[in-house]
Amino acid sequence: MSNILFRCDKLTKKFGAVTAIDSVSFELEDGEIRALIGPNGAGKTTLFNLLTGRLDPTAGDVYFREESITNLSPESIVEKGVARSFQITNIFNEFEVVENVQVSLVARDGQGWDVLHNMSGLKRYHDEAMEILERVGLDEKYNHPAKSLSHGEKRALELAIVLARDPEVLLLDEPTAGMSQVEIDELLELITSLANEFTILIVEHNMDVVMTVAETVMVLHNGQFLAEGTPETIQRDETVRDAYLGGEV
Ligand SMILES: Nc1ncnc2c1ncn2[C@@H]1O[C@H](COP(=O)(O)OP(=O)(O)OP(=O)(O)O)[C@@H](O)[C@H]1O
Repeated sequence: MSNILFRCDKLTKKFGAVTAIDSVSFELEDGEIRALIGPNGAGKTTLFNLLTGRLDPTAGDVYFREESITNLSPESIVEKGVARSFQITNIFNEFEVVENVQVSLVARDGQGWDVLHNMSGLKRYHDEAMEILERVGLDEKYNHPAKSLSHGEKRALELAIVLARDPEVLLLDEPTAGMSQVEIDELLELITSLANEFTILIVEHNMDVVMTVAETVMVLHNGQFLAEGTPETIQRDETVRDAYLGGEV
């Protein structure tokens, strides 16, 4: 069996006159930890949206395990094993921490979710949800309302929600945005612990984070594929430096 997890073939997305993704082709192999970087407006979020079905491409195709997922719905793509973090926008703030994970487990099992009728149905997912919370270091706060968590803890809860969907690949969209250095260090430890088990594609602006977690780095610029290589190679790459204002990479 091929060990290629994602394959994009001349993927293109236009928004009117703007070509946000311009004929991008790449492959992501099983078990890789790859960072996707690029200056503001390079097309990183658009590419994530194309990989996860939130946007349909103008042209080109996306394959997951060599099966076309072009134009599939986001939920169908999650069911295939592609999970994406959304910068804590998919947390139910009024729910307890553990309930957030339970809801995700209900969705994994393809059961309808209706807050009014299914609250008691969540209980049978309690133990499994607690195991996931332990992995992300939130088990002691299981019965706290999600809204009481710190920003870093919310990002960890979001990862727990994603893990509950039993994914093969994690797409992490700027996971360290807005975090303190202490929170970043904790999250890095968590991501590193997940790296043995999952393929990870991470959009990240913080180059220290990229250097710490990524095995390979892929650079987008003006919607085009600019470079790919080890973090060290990318840091030395003149075209990459030029693409960033002030050569900050
Ligand atoms: N829904 C949209 N409608 C019109 N233009 C869009 C839309 N989404 C993105 N764009 C444009 O596509 C280009 C790529 O945007 P995108 O958000 O993917 O970049 P990015 O690399 O994620 O940027 P950032 O690092 O600032 O988040 C930009 O020029 C942006 O203005």
